[in-house]
Amino acid sequence: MKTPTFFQRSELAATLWSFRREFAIVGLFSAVANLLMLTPTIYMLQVYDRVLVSHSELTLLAVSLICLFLFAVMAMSEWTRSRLLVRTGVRLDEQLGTRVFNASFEAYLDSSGLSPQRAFNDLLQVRQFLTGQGIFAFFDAPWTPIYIAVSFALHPLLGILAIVFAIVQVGLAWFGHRHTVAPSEEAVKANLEVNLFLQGKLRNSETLEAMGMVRNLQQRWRERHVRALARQTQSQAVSNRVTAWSKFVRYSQQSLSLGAGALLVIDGQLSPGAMIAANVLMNRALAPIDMMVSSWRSFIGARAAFERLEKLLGTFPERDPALTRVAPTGEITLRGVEATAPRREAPILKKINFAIPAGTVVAVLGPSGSGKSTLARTLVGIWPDVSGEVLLDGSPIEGWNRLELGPHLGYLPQDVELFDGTIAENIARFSEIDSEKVITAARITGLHESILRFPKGYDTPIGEAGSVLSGGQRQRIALARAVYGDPALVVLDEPNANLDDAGEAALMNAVAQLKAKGKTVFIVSHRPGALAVADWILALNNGEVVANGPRDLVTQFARRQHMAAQSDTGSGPLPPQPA
Ligand SMILES: Nc1ncnc2c1ncn2[C@@H]1O[C@H](COP(=O)(O)OP(=O)(O)OP(=O)(O)O)[C@@H](O)[C@H]1O
Repeated sequence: MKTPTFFQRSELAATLWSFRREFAIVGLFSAVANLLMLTPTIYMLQVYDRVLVSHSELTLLAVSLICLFLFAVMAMSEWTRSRLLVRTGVRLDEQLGTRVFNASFEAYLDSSGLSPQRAFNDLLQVRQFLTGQGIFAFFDAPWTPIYIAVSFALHPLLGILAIVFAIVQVGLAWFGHRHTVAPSEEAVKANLEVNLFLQGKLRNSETLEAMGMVRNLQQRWRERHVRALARQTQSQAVSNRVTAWSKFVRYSQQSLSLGAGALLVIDGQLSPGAMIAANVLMNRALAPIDMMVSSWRSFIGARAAFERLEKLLGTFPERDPALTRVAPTGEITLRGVEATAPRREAPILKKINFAIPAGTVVAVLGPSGSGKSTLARTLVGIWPDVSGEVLLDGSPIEGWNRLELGPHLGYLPQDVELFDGTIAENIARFSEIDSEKVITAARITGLHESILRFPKGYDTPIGEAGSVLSGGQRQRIALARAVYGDPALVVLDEPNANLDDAGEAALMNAVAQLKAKGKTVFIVSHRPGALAVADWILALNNGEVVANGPRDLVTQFARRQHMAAQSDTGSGPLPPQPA
């Protein structure tokens, strides 16, 4: 079967198309259920116009039994289609959940303005719509013309009346759509903004409390909250108005159709049975439209969510899982690398070139704001806007499958982030725990003994973001996580910021051990200790490389420069010295 154009437009649409069989079966059961909804009409016609006229109890019994049987089939069909849709929803979630997770994670890294928190809500909204009551309205809607045609068959006046009411209902739905779509979209956006604002601030609640900043932030929260509330109220008001009108139309239609039927009976153009049957039929004919009006909001929400998800998945396509490579050795080459950031004119890193053989320990030096952290993130391939080439063992780092590359990389960011779980889980990067590797990593970083002093040792839960640990402990666990499994390339961004002397010694020991194992280590640091273990020095200033070479050569050169400068200008601070 040829795929319709709509389903070719995106990965998400194509995934929905893959469920066509399920939806076709749902359509089939809907057809059966809808067809059988004519049962009460036909039953009434039989009772009023046949049984009551003939006074035949046997006929009554027969039609009643047939009617009951058909009702049972109808109920079964409805139940089956609901069940099928629930299962389809679960499968849809299974197919898309991981994709959405990965794409939203990449979106977050990329700071592309796509809100990753929203992605799961969007998926939920699409799933709930496709597998909930809303979708039934779409399956049942095509039956409206059939019911109207039957009304016509009973009497043209009844048919015309049904058409008039259907038009009024559709008009209401259209009005509702026109007037609710924009405010409800804005309300959702504004609500999300409030939630993000709160989440961000609650994370820093201690700072807020300590410095009495709560009241100031309260004011900002209020402004956002009031804006969100206004949008919500606006969209709710239109929606309530539409619902009220819709109710009015529905009740009017029920009574007027009976009244019109009665008029036709008085005129002798219709039997009393047909009058009652037509009334029931017309209610049935307009029910899907009624349902569409009431589920319009969720349809609009689901459609917007669908489009957002399409954009997210389109921007971050699935990476090729078949790209298996041999493990890297840790040789790093940068050619003409420039790193930029949105809303920033000058690049943060400017035309960086260097080549570091595997097994080298590189100390990255430079004043604050010179681009050291940006370089660290560029090296591990997570800086979003990079031009030029960052090559790991000669291959562009962005070409690697991240899942595959992950175990070969160790990264300790400046702001250490641990996750809710045990110490062992955090060190093992939440992969399957290899106790031996966990202990090795902990020993390298000098953590093993102190971990054993915790009541549950390696199984101690560290709390949300490592809240039960001290700053130094957090940093050392993050260091152990970075060296877990002996990765080929380890990038440590200010690893000694929170360490005492013992911690610093453990860190240098860890770097020395990695070096002994032939691993490449970049260590961004302000402290001279890093120079002691380094083979190579890379100094940055204002995003440019100002020194790049073997440690001893660079330090000698720096010392000579410093001495020359001193003889010109008097005393000044010493350059970093090897310990
Ligand atoms: N996401 C970003 N968007 C815009 N500019 C950024 C971003 N991240 C960093 N910068 C800018 O890039 C420059 C270099 O920052 P970077 O954090 O790399 O410096 P650093 O040398 O590591 O500083 P420090 O030693 O203080 O950590 C700074 O001027 C900073 O303002």
